[in-house]
Amino acid sequence: MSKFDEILSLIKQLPEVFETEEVALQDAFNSVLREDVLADMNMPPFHKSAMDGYACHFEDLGNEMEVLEVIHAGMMPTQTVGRNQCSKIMTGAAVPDGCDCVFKVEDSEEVAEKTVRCINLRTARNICYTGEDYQQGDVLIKEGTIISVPQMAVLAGAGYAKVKVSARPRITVIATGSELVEPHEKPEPGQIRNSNSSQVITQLRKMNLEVAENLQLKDDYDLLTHKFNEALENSDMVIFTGGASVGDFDFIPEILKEQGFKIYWDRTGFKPGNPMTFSQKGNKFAIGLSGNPVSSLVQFELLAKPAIYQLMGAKYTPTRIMATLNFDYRRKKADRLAIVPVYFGNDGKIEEIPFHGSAHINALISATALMEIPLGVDTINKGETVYVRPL
Ligand SMILES: Nc1nc2c(c(=O)[nH]1)N[C@H]1C(S)=C(S)[C@@H](COP(=O)(O)OP(=O)(O)OC[C@H]3O[C@@H](n4cnc5c(N)ncnc54)[C@H](O)[C@@H]3O)O[C@H]1N2
Ligand code: MOO
Repeated sequence: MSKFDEILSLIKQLPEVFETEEVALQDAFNSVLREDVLADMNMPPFHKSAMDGYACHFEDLGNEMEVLEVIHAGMMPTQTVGRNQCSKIMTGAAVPDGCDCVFKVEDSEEVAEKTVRCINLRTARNICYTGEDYQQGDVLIKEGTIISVPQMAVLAGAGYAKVKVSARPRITVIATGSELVEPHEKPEPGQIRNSNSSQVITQLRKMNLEVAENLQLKDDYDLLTHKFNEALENSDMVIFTGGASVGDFDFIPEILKEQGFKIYWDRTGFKPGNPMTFSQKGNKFAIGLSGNPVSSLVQFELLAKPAIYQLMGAKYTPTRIMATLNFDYRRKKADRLAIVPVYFGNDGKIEEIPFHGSAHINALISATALMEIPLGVDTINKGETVYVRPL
Protein backbone atom coordinates (compact mmCIF):
# COMPACT_ATOMS: atom_id res chain seq x y z
CA MET A 1 0.00 0.00 0.00
CA SER A 2 1.38 3.46 -0.88
CA LYS A 3 2.07 5.96 1.88
CA PHE A 4 -0.79 8.12 0.61
CA ASP A 5 -3.30 5.21 0.63
CA GLU A 6 -2.07 4.26 4.09
CA ILE A 7 -2.84 7.80 5.31
CA LEU A 8 -6.27 7.79 3.66
CA SER A 9 -7.19 4.64 5.56
CA LEU A 10 -5.90 6.21 8.80
CA ILE A 11 -8.18 9.19 8.15
CA LYS A 12 -11.21 6.90 7.70
CA GLN A 13 -10.56 5.57 11.22
CA LEU A 14 -10.45 9.01 12.90
CA PRO A 15 -13.29 9.45 15.41
CA GLU A 16 -16.16 11.86 14.83
CA VAL A 17 -15.13 14.09 17.71
CA PHE A 18 -16.64 17.44 16.88
CA GLU A 19 -20.02 18.25 18.39
CA THR A 20 -23.42 18.70 16.79
CA GLU A 21 -25.81 21.63 16.93
CA GLU A 22 -29.19 22.61 15.54
CA VAL A 23 -29.27 25.49 13.06
CA ALA A 24 -32.02 27.23 11.12
CA LEU A 25 -32.43 25.84 7.60
CA GLN A 26 -31.21 29.05 5.98
CA ASP A 27 -27.92 28.73 7.90
CA ALA A 28 -27.35 25.07 7.01
CA PHE A 29 -25.71 25.49 3.58
CA ASN A 30 -22.30 23.81 3.37
CA SER A 31 -22.68 22.26 6.83
CA VAL A 32 -22.31 18.56 7.62
CA LEU A 33 -25.72 16.95 8.17
CA ARG A 34 -25.82 14.88 11.38
CA GLU A 35 -29.20 13.18 11.03
CA ASP A 36 -30.98 11.17 8.35
CA VAL A 37 -33.58 13.33 6.61
CA LEU A 38 -36.90 11.47 6.33
CA ALA A 39 -39.90 12.13 4.13
CA ASP A 40 -42.97 12.95 6.23
CA MET A 41 -45.28 12.63 3.20
CA ASN A 42 -45.37 11.35 -0.38
CA MET A 43 -44.02 13.57 -3.15
CA PRO A 44 -46.03 14.60 -4.97
CA PRO A 45 -48.66 14.28 -2.23
CA PHE A 46 -51.47 13.94 -4.82
CA HIS A 47 -51.74 13.20 -8.56
CA LYS A 48 -50.57 16.53 -9.88
CA SER A 49 -51.02 18.15 -13.26
CA ALA A 50 -47.74 18.82 -15.08
CA MET A 51 -49.39 21.24 -17.52
CA ASP A 52 -51.98 23.99 -17.80
CA GLY A 53 -54.77 22.23 -19.71
CA TYR A 54 -57.81 19.99 -19.34
CA ALA A 55 -58.06 16.88 -17.15
CA CYS A 56 -60.15 14.13 -18.72
CA HIS A 57 -60.46 10.41 -19.47
CA PHE A 58 -57.84 9.42 -22.04
CA GLU A 59 -60.51 7.49 -23.98
CA ASP A 60 -62.43 10.74 -24.53
CA LEU A 61 -59.61 12.53 -26.34
CA GLY A 62 -61.37 12.23 -29.69
CA ASN A 63 -64.67 13.58 -28.31
CA GLU A 64 -66.09 16.98 -27.46
CA MET A 65 -66.05 17.45 -23.70
CA GLU A 66 -68.07 19.56 -21.29
CA VAL A 67 -65.86 21.76 -19.03
CA LEU A 68 -67.04 21.36 -15.40
CA GLU A 69 -64.84 23.77 -13.41
CA VAL A 70 -61.46 25.49 -13.22
CA ILE A 71 -59.03 23.84 -10.76
CA HIS A 72 -56.17 26.04 -9.66
CA ALA A 73 -53.07 25.02 -7.72
CA GLY A 74 -53.80 24.93 -4.01
CA MET A 75 -57.41 23.72 -4.24
CA MET A 76 -58.88 20.24 -4.51
CA PRO A 77 -61.32 19.39 -7.37
CA THR A 78 -64.98 19.75 -6.41
CA GLN A 79 -66.52 17.95 -9.43
CA THR A 80 -66.37 14.32 -10.49
CA VAL A 81 -65.31 14.14 -14.13
CA GLY A 82 -67.45 11.64 -16.02
CA ARG A 83 -67.28 10.40 -19.59
CA ASN A 84 -67.08 13.20 -22.19
CA GLN A 85 -66.42 15.71 -19.44
CA CYS A 86 -63.28 17.51 -18.33
CA SER A 87 -62.10 20.18 -15.88
CA LYS A 88 -59.77 23.00 -16.76
CA ILE A 89 -56.66 22.55 -14.61
CA MET A 90 -53.53 24.55 -13.83
CA THR A 91 -49.97 23.21 -13.47
CA GLY A 92 -49.46 21.94 -9.93
CA ALA A 93 -53.17 21.42 -9.21
CA ALA A 94 -54.66 18.10 -8.06
CA VAL A 95 -56.00 15.96 -10.90
CA PRO A 96 -59.63 14.86 -10.29
CA ASP A 97 -60.16 11.19 -9.40
CA GLY A 98 -60.58 8.99 -12.42
CA CYS A 99 -58.84 11.37 -14.84
CA ASP A 100 -55.83 9.81 -16.52
CA CYS A 101 -54.83 12.55 -18.93
CA VAL A 102 -54.26 16.30 -19.02
CA PHE A 103 -54.07 17.76 -22.49
CA LYS A 104 -52.38 21.15 -22.84
CA VAL A 105 -54.27 24.39 -23.45
CA GLU A 106 -52.30 24.68 -26.71
CA ASP A 107 -53.73 21.31 -27.76
CA SER A 108 -57.34 22.38 -27.10
CA GLU A 109 -60.01 24.03 -29.19
CA GLU A 110 -63.16 25.64 -27.76
CA VAL A 111 -66.00 24.32 -29.89
CA ALA A 112 -68.82 26.02 -27.95
CA GLU A 113 -69.27 27.74 -24.60
CA LYS A 114 -67.91 25.38 -21.89
CA THR A 115 -67.15 22.73 -24.50
CA VAL A 116 -63.66 21.80 -25.75
CA ARG A 117 -61.93 19.11 -27.72
CA CYS A 118 -58.36 17.95 -27.94
CA ILE A 119 -56.66 18.62 -31.28
CA ASN A 120 -53.55 16.52 -30.56
CA LEU A 121 -54.47 12.89 -30.12
CA ARG A 122 -50.79 12.04 -29.56
CA THR A 123 -50.71 14.07 -26.32
CA ALA A 124 -48.72 12.83 -23.35
CA ARG A 125 -50.64 12.07 -20.13
CA ASN A 126 -49.01 15.01 -18.30
CA ILE A 127 -49.67 13.73 -14.77
CA CYS A 128 -47.11 13.43 -11.95
CA TYR A 129 -48.37 10.51 -9.88
CA THR A 130 -48.56 10.45 -6.06
CA GLY A 131 -45.28 9.37 -4.49
CA GLU A 132 -43.40 9.02 -7.78
CA ASP A 133 -40.52 11.24 -6.53
CA TYR A 134 -40.40 9.80 -3.02
CA GLN A 135 -42.61 8.10 -0.48
CA GLN A 136 -43.40 8.80 3.14
CA GLY A 137 -40.68 7.28 5.37
CA ASP A 138 -37.98 7.28 2.66
CA VAL A 139 -34.49 8.44 3.73
CA LEU A 140 -34.02 11.46 1.48
CA ILE A 141 -30.54 12.55 2.62
CA LYS A 142 -28.15 10.44 4.64
CA GLU A 143 -26.40 11.57 7.81
CA GLY A 144 -22.89 12.78 6.97
CA THR A 145 -23.87 14.49 3.72
CA ILE A 146 -22.38 17.92 3.11
CA ILE A 147 -25.37 20.16 2.53
CA SER A 148 -25.23 21.72 -0.91
CA VAL A 149 -27.83 23.44 -3.10
CA PRO A 150 -30.17 20.49 -3.90
CA GLN A 151 -30.03 19.34 -0.27
CA MET A 152 -31.28 22.78 0.83
CA ALA A 153 -34.32 22.34 -1.44
CA VAL A 154 -35.01 18.78 -0.26
CA LEU A 155 -34.64 19.79 3.41
CA ALA A 156 -37.16 22.60 2.89
CA GLY A 157 -39.54 20.29 1.00
CA ALA A 158 -39.36 17.74 3.83
CA GLY A 159 -40.20 20.35 6.47
CA TYR A 160 -36.78 20.63 8.10
CA ALA A 161 -36.95 24.24 9.30
CA LYS A 162 -34.19 23.29 11.75
CA VAL A 163 -31.35 20.97 10.86
CA LYS A 164 -28.94 18.99 13.04
CA VAL A 165 -25.41 19.64 11.76
CA SER A 166 -21.82 19.41 13.01
CA ALA A 167 -20.82 22.35 15.15
CA ARG A 168 -17.98 24.20 13.49
CA PRO A 169 -14.64 23.44 15.13
CA ARG A 170 -12.64 26.45 16.27
CA ILE A 171 -9.44 26.57 14.27
CA THR A 172 -6.32 28.70 14.74
CA VAL A 173 -4.03 29.22 11.75
CA ILE A 174 -0.37 29.92 12.48
CA ALA A 175 2.04 30.79 9.65
CA THR A 176 5.58 30.22 10.84
CA GLY A 177 8.75 31.68 9.31
CA SER A 178 11.20 34.39 10.31
CA GLU A 179 11.25 35.47 6.66
CA LEU A 180 7.54 36.28 6.56
CA VAL A 181 6.00 39.73 6.32
CA GLU A 182 2.32 40.65 6.08
CA PRO A 183 0.73 41.14 2.62
CA HIS A 184 0.60 44.94 3.10
CA GLU A 185 4.36 45.11 3.79
CA LYS A 186 7.22 45.42 1.29
CA PRO A 187 9.65 42.55 1.92
CA GLU A 188 13.25 43.49 2.76
CA PRO A 189 16.03 41.37 1.22
CA GLY A 190 15.60 37.75 2.37
CA GLN A 191 11.97 38.25 3.31
CA ILE A 192 8.81 36.99 1.60
CA ARG A 193 5.12 37.87 1.96
CA ASN A 194 2.93 35.43 3.85
CA SER A 195 0.55 33.96 1.28
CA ASN A 196 -0.24 30.72 3.09
CA SER A 197 -2.52 32.18 5.75
CA SER A 198 -4.83 33.71 3.13
CA GLN A 199 -4.84 30.45 1.24
CA VAL A 200 -5.55 28.19 4.23
CA ILE A 201 -8.20 30.52 5.68
CA THR A 202 -9.95 30.56 2.31
CA GLN A 203 -9.83 26.76 2.03
CA LEU A 204 -11.44 26.63 5.48
CA ARG A 205 -14.08 29.18 4.46
CA LYS A 206 -14.93 27.05 1.42
CA MET A 207 -15.72 24.33 3.95
CA ASN A 208 -17.90 26.78 5.89
CA LEU A 209 -15.34 26.89 8.71
CA GLU A 210 -14.18 29.95 10.52
CA VAL A 211 -10.84 30.84 11.92
CA ALA A 212 -10.68 31.62 15.63
CA GLU A 213 -7.29 33.30 15.36
CA ASN A 214 -4.79 33.98 12.61
CA LEU A 215 -1.15 34.37 13.68
CA GLN A 216 2.15 34.91 11.90
CA LEU A 217 5.14 33.94 14.05
CA LYS A 218 8.92 33.79 13.79
CA ASP A 219 10.82 30.47 13.91
CA ASP A 220 11.40 30.72 17.68
CA TYR A 221 10.90 27.42 19.54
CA ASP A 222 9.75 28.96 22.83
CA LEU A 223 7.49 31.53 21.21
CA LEU A 224 5.87 28.90 18.97
CA THR A 225 5.37 26.54 21.94
CA HIS A 226 3.85 29.30 24.05
CA LYS A 227 1.50 30.50 21.29
CA PHE A 228 0.54 26.93 20.40
CA ASN A 229 -0.52 26.21 23.98
CA GLU A 230 -2.38 29.50 24.18
CA ALA A 231 -4.20 28.71 20.90
CA LEU A 232 -5.19 25.25 22.17
CA GLU A 233 -7.12 26.85 25.04
CA ASN A 234 -9.54 28.45 22.57
CA SER A 235 -9.34 26.09 19.60
CA ASP A 236 -10.14 22.53 18.67
CA MET A 237 -7.47 22.53 16.01
CA VAL A 238 -4.30 24.43 15.14
CA ILE A 239 -3.06 24.49 11.56
CA PHE A 240 0.58 25.51 11.10
CA THR A 241 2.27 26.29 7.82
CA GLY A 242 6.07 26.13 7.48
CA GLY A 243 8.69 24.57 9.69
CA ALA A 244 7.51 21.09 8.74
CA SER A 245 10.73 19.71 7.33
CA VAL A 246 14.18 18.93 8.76
CA GLY A 247 15.93 22.33 8.75
CA ASP A 248 17.54 23.75 11.90
CA PHE A 249 14.50 26.00 12.39
CA ASP A 250 11.77 23.53 11.36
CA PHE A 251 10.34 23.19 14.86
CA ILE A 252 6.75 22.09 14.35
CA PRO A 253 7.06 18.26 14.47
CA GLU A 254 9.33 18.57 17.52
CA ILE A 255 6.96 20.94 19.36
CA LEU A 256 4.01 18.64 18.70
CA LYS A 257 5.88 15.65 20.11
CA GLU A 258 7.16 17.68 23.06
CA GLN A 259 3.59 18.77 23.89
CA GLY A 260 2.42 15.16 24.00
CA PHE A 261 0.65 15.02 20.63
CA LYS A 262 0.39 11.65 18.93
CA ILE A 263 1.76 11.92 15.37
CA TYR A 264 -0.33 10.01 12.82
CA TRP A 265 1.96 10.80 9.87
CA ASP A 266 4.84 13.15 9.09
CA ARG A 267 5.28 12.41 5.36
CA THR A 268 2.55 12.28 2.71
CA GLY A 269 4.22 10.30 -0.06
CA PHE A 270 3.16 12.83 -2.71
CA LYS A 271 4.87 15.67 -4.50
CA PRO A 272 4.68 18.55 -3.94
CA GLY A 273 4.02 18.46 -0.25
CA ASN A 274 5.90 15.58 1.31
CA PRO A 275 6.57 16.97 4.82
CA MET A 276 3.26 17.29 6.70
CA THR A 277 2.31 16.37 10.25
CA PHE A 278 -1.09 15.33 11.55
CA SER A 279 -1.40 14.88 15.29
CA GLN A 280 -3.85 14.49 18.14
CA LYS A 281 -3.94 14.95 21.90
CA GLY A 282 -7.32 14.17 23.47
CA ASN A 283 -9.92 16.10 21.51
CA LYS A 284 -7.36 18.59 20.14
CA PHE A 285 -5.73 18.28 16.75
CA ALA A 286 -2.73 19.94 15.14
CA ILE A 287 -1.79 19.92 11.49
CA GLY A 288 1.63 21.03 10.28
CA LEU A 289 1.52 21.92 6.58
CA SER A 290 4.61 22.67 4.49
CA GLY A 291 5.70 26.26 4.02
CA ASN A 292 5.83 26.06 0.25
CA PRO A 293 2.56 27.52 -1.06
CA VAL A 294 1.67 24.79 -3.57
CA SER A 295 2.70 22.09 -1.11
CA SER A 296 0.42 23.46 1.61
CA LEU A 297 -2.45 23.88 -0.86
CA VAL A 298 -2.13 20.31 -2.13
CA GLN A 299 -1.71 18.93 1.40
CA PHE A 300 -4.84 20.75 2.50
CA GLU A 301 -6.88 19.54 -0.48
CA LEU A 302 -5.72 15.91 -0.38
CA LEU A 303 -5.40 15.31 3.36
CA ALA A 304 -6.38 18.14 5.71
CA LYS A 305 -9.82 18.52 4.14
CA PRO A 306 -10.80 14.82 4.33
CA ALA A 307 -9.37 14.62 7.86
CA ILE A 308 -11.33 17.64 9.11
CA TYR A 309 -14.49 16.36 7.42
CA GLN A 310 -13.98 12.94 9.03
CA LEU A 311 -13.65 14.55 12.47
CA MET A 312 -16.88 16.42 11.72
CA GLY A 313 -18.72 13.22 10.80
CA ALA A 314 -18.94 13.97 7.07
CA LYS A 315 -18.99 11.25 4.45
CA TYR A 316 -16.62 13.02 2.10
CA THR A 317 -15.25 11.54 -1.10
CA PRO A 318 -13.42 13.89 -3.43
CA THR A 319 -14.56 13.89 -7.05
CA ARG A 320 -11.97 12.21 -9.29
CA ILE A 321 -12.58 11.75 -12.98
CA MET A 322 -10.70 10.05 -15.78
CA ALA A 323 -9.51 12.60 -18.31
CA THR A 324 -7.51 12.39 -21.52
CA LEU A 325 -4.17 14.18 -21.80
CA ASN A 326 -3.68 16.56 -24.70
CA PHE A 327 0.10 16.59 -24.14
CA ASP A 328 2.97 14.23 -23.40
CA TYR A 329 3.84 14.07 -19.69
CA ARG A 330 7.35 13.10 -18.54
CA ARG A 331 9.10 13.18 -15.15
CA LYS A 332 12.57 12.14 -14.05
CA LYS A 333 11.75 10.54 -10.70
CA ALA A 334 8.64 8.49 -10.06
CA ASP A 335 9.22 7.83 -6.35
CA ARG A 336 6.07 9.67 -5.19
CA LEU A 337 2.52 10.23 -6.35
CA ALA A 338 2.76 13.54 -8.28
CA ILE A 339 0.08 16.19 -8.21
CA VAL A 340 0.23 18.46 -11.24
CA PRO A 341 -1.97 21.48 -12.05
CA VAL A 342 -3.81 21.27 -15.41
CA TYR A 343 -6.83 22.83 -17.07
CA PHE A 344 -9.68 21.46 -19.17
CA GLY A 345 -9.62 22.60 -22.80
CA ASN A 346 -12.80 23.21 -24.80
CA ASP A 347 -12.75 19.61 -26.06
CA GLY A 348 -12.77 18.30 -22.46
CA LYS A 349 -9.16 17.08 -22.65
CA ILE A 350 -6.62 18.28 -20.13
CA GLU A 351 -3.97 20.79 -21.10
CA GLU A 352 -0.53 21.41 -19.68
CA ILE A 353 0.36 24.36 -17.46
CA PRO A 354 4.02 25.37 -17.09
CA PHE A 355 4.74 24.29 -13.50
CA HIS A 356 8.01 24.07 -11.66
CA GLY A 357 7.10 22.80 -8.26
CA SER A 358 6.15 23.49 -4.72
CA ALA A 359 6.62 27.28 -4.61
CA HIS A 360 5.02 28.06 -7.99
CA ILE A 361 1.58 29.07 -6.71
CA ASN A 362 0.77 31.37 -9.65
CA ALA A 363 0.80 28.30 -11.92
CA LEU A 364 -2.48 27.39 -10.26
CA ILE A 365 -4.22 30.58 -11.34
CA SER A 366 -5.33 28.98 -14.61
CA ALA A 367 -5.69 25.46 -13.18
CA THR A 368 -9.14 23.85 -13.16
CA ALA A 369 -7.98 20.44 -11.95
CA LEU A 370 -5.14 18.58 -10.26
CA MET A 371 -3.78 15.62 -12.23
CA GLU A 372 -2.62 12.52 -10.33
CA ILE A 373 0.50 10.78 -11.68
CA PRO A 374 0.70 7.46 -9.83
CA LEU A 375 3.76 6.30 -7.94
CA GLY A 376 6.12 4.49 -10.31
CA VAL A 377 4.78 6.17 -13.47
CA ASP A 378 7.15 8.57 -15.27
CA THR A 379 5.54 8.74 -18.72
CA ILE A 380 2.00 9.40 -19.87
CA ASN A 381 1.45 10.00 -23.58
CA LYS A 382 -0.98 12.31 -25.30
CA GLY A 383 -4.29 10.48 -25.73
CA GLU A 384 -3.84 8.37 -22.59
CA THR A 385 -6.00 8.88 -19.51
CA VAL A 386 -5.29 9.82 -15.89
CA TYR A 387 -7.34 10.66 -12.82
CA VAL A 388 -7.87 14.35 -12.20
CA ARG A 389 -9.54 16.17 -9.34
CA PRO A 390 -11.57 19.16 -10.50
CA LEU A 391 -10.76 22.24 -8.42
N1 LIG B 1 17.04 18.37 3.89
C1 LIG B 1 15.79 18.43 3.47
N2 LIG B 1 15.30 19.62 3.15
C2 LIG B 1 14.03 19.71 2.72
C3 LIG B 1 13.24 18.55 2.59
C4 LIG B 1 13.79 17.32 2.97
O1 LIG B 1 13.13 16.25 2.88
N3 LIG B 1 15.06 17.30 3.41
N4 LIG B 1 11.97 18.67 2.10
C5 LIG B 1 11.75 19.77 1.20
C6 LIG B 1 10.38 19.87 0.86
S1 LIG B 1 9.78 18.67 -0.17
C7 LIG B 1 9.58 20.90 1.28
S2 LIG B 1 7.96 20.99 0.71
C8 LIG B 1 10.06 21.91 2.17
C9 LIG B 1 9.07 22.06 3.33
O2 LIG B 1 9.62 22.91 4.20
P1 LIG B 1 8.88 23.51 5.44
O3 LIG B 1 7.49 23.02 5.52
O4 LIG B 1 9.74 23.30 6.60
O5 LIG B 1 8.72 25.01 5.07
P2 LIG B 1 9.73 26.20 5.25
O6 LIG B 1 11.11 25.69 5.17
O7 LIG B 1 9.28 26.93 6.43
O8 LIG B 1 9.40 26.99 3.96
C10 LIG B 1 9.54 26.47 2.67
C11 LIG B 1 9.39 27.60 1.65
O9 LIG B 1 8.10 28.16 1.71
C12 LIG B 1 8.16 29.57 2.01
N5 LIG B 1 7.08 29.90 2.93
C13 LIG B 1 6.99 29.49 4.20
N6 LIG B 1 5.88 29.98 4.75
C14 LIG B 1 5.27 30.73 3.83
C15 LIG B 1 4.09 31.52 3.84
N7 LIG B 1 3.33 31.61 4.93
N8 LIG B 1 3.76 32.16 2.71
C16 LIG B 1 4.54 32.07 1.61
N9 LIG B 1 5.65 31.33 1.54
C17 LIG B 1 6.04 30.69 2.65
C18 LIG B 1 9.50 29.76 2.67
O10 LIG B 1 9.94 31.06 2.58
C19 LIG B 1 10.35 28.75 1.91
O11 LIG B 1 10.76 29.30 0.68
O12 LIG B 1 11.31 21.58 2.72
C20 LIG B 1 12.26 21.10 1.75
N10 LIG B 1 13.51 20.93 2.39
O1 MOO C 1 7.29 18.02 -0.98
MO1 MOO C 1 8.08 19.37 -1.43
O2 MOO C 1 6.58 20.10 -1.49
O3 MOO C 1 8.38 18.48 -2.96
O4 MOO C 1 8.51 20.56 -2.44
